[in-house]
Amino acid sequence: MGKRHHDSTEQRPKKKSKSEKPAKAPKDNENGDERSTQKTSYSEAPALSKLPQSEIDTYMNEKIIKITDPLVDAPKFRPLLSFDYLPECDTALYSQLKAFPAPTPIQSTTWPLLFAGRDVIGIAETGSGKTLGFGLPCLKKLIDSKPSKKPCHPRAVIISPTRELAMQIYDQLIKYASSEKTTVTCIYGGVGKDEQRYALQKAAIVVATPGRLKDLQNDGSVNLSKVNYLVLDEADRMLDKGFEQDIKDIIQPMPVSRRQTVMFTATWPRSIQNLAATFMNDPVTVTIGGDPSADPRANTRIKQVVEVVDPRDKEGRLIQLLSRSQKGQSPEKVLVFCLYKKEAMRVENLIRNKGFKVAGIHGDLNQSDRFRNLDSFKKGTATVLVATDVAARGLDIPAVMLVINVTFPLTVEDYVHRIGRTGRAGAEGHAITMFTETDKGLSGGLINVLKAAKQEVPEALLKFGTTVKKKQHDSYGAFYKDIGTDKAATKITFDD
Ligand SMILES: Nc1ncnc2c1ncn2[C@@H]1O[C@H](COP(=O)(O)OP(=O)(O)OP(=O)(O)O)[C@@H](O)[C@H]1O
Repeated sequence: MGKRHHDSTEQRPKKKSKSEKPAKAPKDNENGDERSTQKTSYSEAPALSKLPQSEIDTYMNEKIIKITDPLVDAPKFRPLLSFDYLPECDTALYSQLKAFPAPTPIQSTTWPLLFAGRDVIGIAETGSGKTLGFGLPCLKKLIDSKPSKKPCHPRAVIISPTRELAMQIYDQLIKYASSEKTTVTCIYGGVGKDEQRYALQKAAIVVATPGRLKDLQNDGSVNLSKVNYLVLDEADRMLDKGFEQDIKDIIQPMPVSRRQTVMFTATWPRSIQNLAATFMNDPVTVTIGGDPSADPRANTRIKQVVEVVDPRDKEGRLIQLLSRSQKGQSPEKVLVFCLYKKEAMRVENLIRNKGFKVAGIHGDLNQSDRFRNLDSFKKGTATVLVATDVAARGLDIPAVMLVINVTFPLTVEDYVHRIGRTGRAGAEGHAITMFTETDKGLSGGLINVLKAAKQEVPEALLKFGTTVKKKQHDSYGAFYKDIGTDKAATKITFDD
């Protein structure tokens, strides 16, 4: 797979001119583009430089931070241990940060690199502030550069695998984007195009799902040739087979020499690492919490319980768990994951018939229902949300106390993302997973995730075997592929 991906390297021109080659030691502004200027634009705050090295070392060790830079042996920049060490910025960009005590480790370590214009792969647990990790440098870069005078020529593109996640990223960014240079718009499928076309005329930053962005690019509503900051959020998913070609098509007009490419995720399977490298220019890899090429890592503040069950007992057990969590004046927010759309509908009806306040989200709903149902769960009008893997990644829903997996996902990576909807931003969380004999091919991977997070491994799960299959499933990751039927997982649709 790696070789094939290497061969199919995207946007690099057939004949590389000198300035277009990925430079080992980038020269200052040699081809007059934004990227070169940005490379040298970060200088460390004097107060940060004065800190004793021991303080930096302690931080790096405690947070288990690993930085791999192909251009230098030792990390070049100190992590921003406090917001006070952020580089100067002449707008109110940083004012919203007051809500937080300090940068999270993924923010503190990737920000200097991103301010300096480097390509970065950032890998950190679910709920650890990755959105602001790539978002703040994006905004700063635009504030520091000349605005684009041409209409429909955005400067930054952030690509996300689902519409809800795109919207969430947009919502976060607009809180910080007070400058005219940082107008943001959100582009996704399932809704009309006209408003999106209009917004694209002035947008400096486009947050988008791939399908709709490609559509609007193809019909000339947006021209991406001026984009110099590209983010693939949930990068392993964006580089998965289902999206790979769309991404290649979208970024075709943005030469790798001119754009800064940023990939963030909580899981970084080996299978896509070579492919990722072909999209980037000497990327620095920053990992928080352990080796990225090992098994996927769950957030360690989530208590994970795996129950090996007979498939026929699942629904009874689900209702039992919900009865416990939904009793009293303030029922807990519970996210229930199913694998199939039909299964999700059935389970939602079952829960509703038992009298619980439930909403659903899956690919068969129209977009306004998807947004409305998610919103009612966020607000607590519905305290149970039944979802397919369309809600597995990225969604930051306040106070989800419990995740219940009624059917195990197609990959262990998806499992890590699903349970990551709880225990966010330093909170504790709880996940209960029903595992059946049908899922036994994934027992080895799951056992490793449990062990790495120091969770109990039930005997019944161990009996299914500890071998980790190299390739877990053909359709790696079900989350953007909303699966149609429980019999044959063949009808696959994509968020656009
Ligand atoms: N420095 C910070 N300190 C505390 N909380 C923060 C900080 N930065 C961001 N947050 C909050 O942490 C929560 C999780 O952030 P975010 O959604 O960016 O996580 P993530 O790492 O992208 O998660 P996922 O892997 O699930 O996509 C958000 O509510 C966000 O506002």
